[in-house]
Amino acid sequence: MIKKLQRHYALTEGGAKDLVRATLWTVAANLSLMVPIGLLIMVLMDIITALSAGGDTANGVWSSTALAAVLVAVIYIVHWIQYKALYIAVYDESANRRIRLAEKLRGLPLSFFGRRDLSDLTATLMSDCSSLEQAFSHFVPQLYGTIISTVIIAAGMLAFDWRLGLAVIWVVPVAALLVVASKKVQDKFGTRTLLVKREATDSLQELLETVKDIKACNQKQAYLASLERKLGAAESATIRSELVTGTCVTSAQAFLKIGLGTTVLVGIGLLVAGQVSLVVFLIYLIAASRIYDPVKAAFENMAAVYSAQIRIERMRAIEEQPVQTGADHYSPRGYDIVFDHVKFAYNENEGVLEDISFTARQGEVTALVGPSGGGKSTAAKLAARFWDVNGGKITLGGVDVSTVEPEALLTNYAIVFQDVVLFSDTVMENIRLGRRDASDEEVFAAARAAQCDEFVNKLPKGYGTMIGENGSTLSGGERQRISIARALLKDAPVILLDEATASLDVENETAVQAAISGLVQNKTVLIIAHRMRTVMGADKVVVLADGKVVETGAPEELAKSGGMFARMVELQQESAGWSIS
Ligand SMILES: Nc1ncnc2c1ncn2[C@@H]1O[C@H](COP(=O)(O)OP(=O)(O)OP(=O)(O)O)[C@@H](O)[C@H]1O
Repeated sequence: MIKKLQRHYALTEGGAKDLVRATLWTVAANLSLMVPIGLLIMVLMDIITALSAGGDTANGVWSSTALAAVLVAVIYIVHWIQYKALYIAVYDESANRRIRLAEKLRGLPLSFFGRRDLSDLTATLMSDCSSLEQAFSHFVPQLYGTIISTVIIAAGMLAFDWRLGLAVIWVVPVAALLVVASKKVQDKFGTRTLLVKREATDSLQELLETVKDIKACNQKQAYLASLERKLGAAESATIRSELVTGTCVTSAQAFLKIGLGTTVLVGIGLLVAGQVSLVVFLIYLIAASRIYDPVKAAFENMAAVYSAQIRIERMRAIEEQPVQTGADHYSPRGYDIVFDHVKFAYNENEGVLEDISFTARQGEVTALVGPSGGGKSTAAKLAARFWDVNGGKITLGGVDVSTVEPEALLTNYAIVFQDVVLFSDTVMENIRLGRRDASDEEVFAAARAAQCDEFVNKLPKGYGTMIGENGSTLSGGERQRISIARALLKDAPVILLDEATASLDVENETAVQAAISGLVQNKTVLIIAHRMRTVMGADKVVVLADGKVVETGAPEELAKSGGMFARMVELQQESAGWSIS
């Protein structure tokens, strides 16, 4: 059963056990609420016996009062334990669920993130987890607890007097069937609402991220109108979904009221026929007035559980994604990177790399050049196993990179991309990210080599300055230099530089390149650069165009060969003389 619950509700084993425990305590709590009825029966019986025997009806008042006090204490304790079982366990499980999902996301290939919207993933991780937190603290255990306790109470009522029992109970399964039958409709509207709401959230996030560009393109009005449409659609979908759920649930709840009527009718019939006593009839009436309340709440819980199920499906879809696996330890012989007939496509039928073969040797700088969209960045990222190739193989020191666990592989890579990612932390910690155990002195040395020192010292708190979300308070060139310092600090045997110095002015670029040159001794360096002065310093050039290697060789030779590289050099020299007239 634990395994089944785990699968059904995407729980950990501990979470499933806690759910069972919480459900059992909910049963105990519900049953404890019926105990006062038992006490009432006892007191009424005592009074009737005393009246018929002409005795003192006050006899037994003290013992009944003492019993009532004990029962109140028991009810309190049971409810207290139920509360603890529900909430503490649920919040533990919720934290586990978030960590599990985050761990899963860490192991997924980048292709997954290309297919999925990031704000959708954030929503799944945060708001879906919160919704499930609520579902498992309020709805799921209560629902199961109420079903079990209602069955127990119904069995007791049927056993005591099946005719009155039936008169009270028959409405419960019929009303429950109404809610169960409406599941499909509720699911349909619930899923639609979730998707439309996500669309509106995506647009809102996009607006926040691109507000500069929207303003620059004069698209503010158009964008706001589209956002308003999406928010309106989300509102309408929510209202429709609530209406559908509300109609189903309240119809079922209203149907339960008929049970009170049938209890009165059957009870009076049996009373007139002398087949039940007035006390028994009254007790069934009291029970009928109490038993429907938890059932009504259970119907609301059922609707909430259906809605939680939609979110669970989305989480399960993430958890079932195949992760990139491989060996945690590997022993490369040197650090040559070999592309051996590599084929790759981001999307089926849209080949980006077709049969690429070249070698980036250790101790050399290999430059990937070529027209925009030719596949240079893709090739560099494949070398670090950001994706897995579709054909051929890439080896590092003779080891097929697809057989190595990505994080283990990346310990040997220092990577600088053009689109630098910085964290909302101090400059110091952003650089130290390259090597967590680096001393302050080592961080300063890397920063100096990457030409960061001058601008960092002008910041209000120097290296202790917080740099805002993704370094928003720094210029593009400054962000890039921090990223280079990070790579210098990592001092890994393989260095990938994708337009790493593109945002630097000529003076800084020269200085940073000098620092990089000092670092690349005996390392495998793969650079992607459009500036020919950067490329001409490489040992080898690989020209990629339309996903194919069209030329390979030393830059000076290729520059003279009259091919694509020579043409690129020529064009850049011409463009250096251009001016806007
Ligand atoms: N994440 C992605 N998902 C789908 N297609 C992509 C993705 N990244 C790149 N592409 C496509 O793959 C092709 C190669 O892109 P890539 O970035 O490797 O080229 P590039 O040679 O580095 O270009 P540039 O010099 O402009 O940076 C392009 O057609 C691009 O649109």
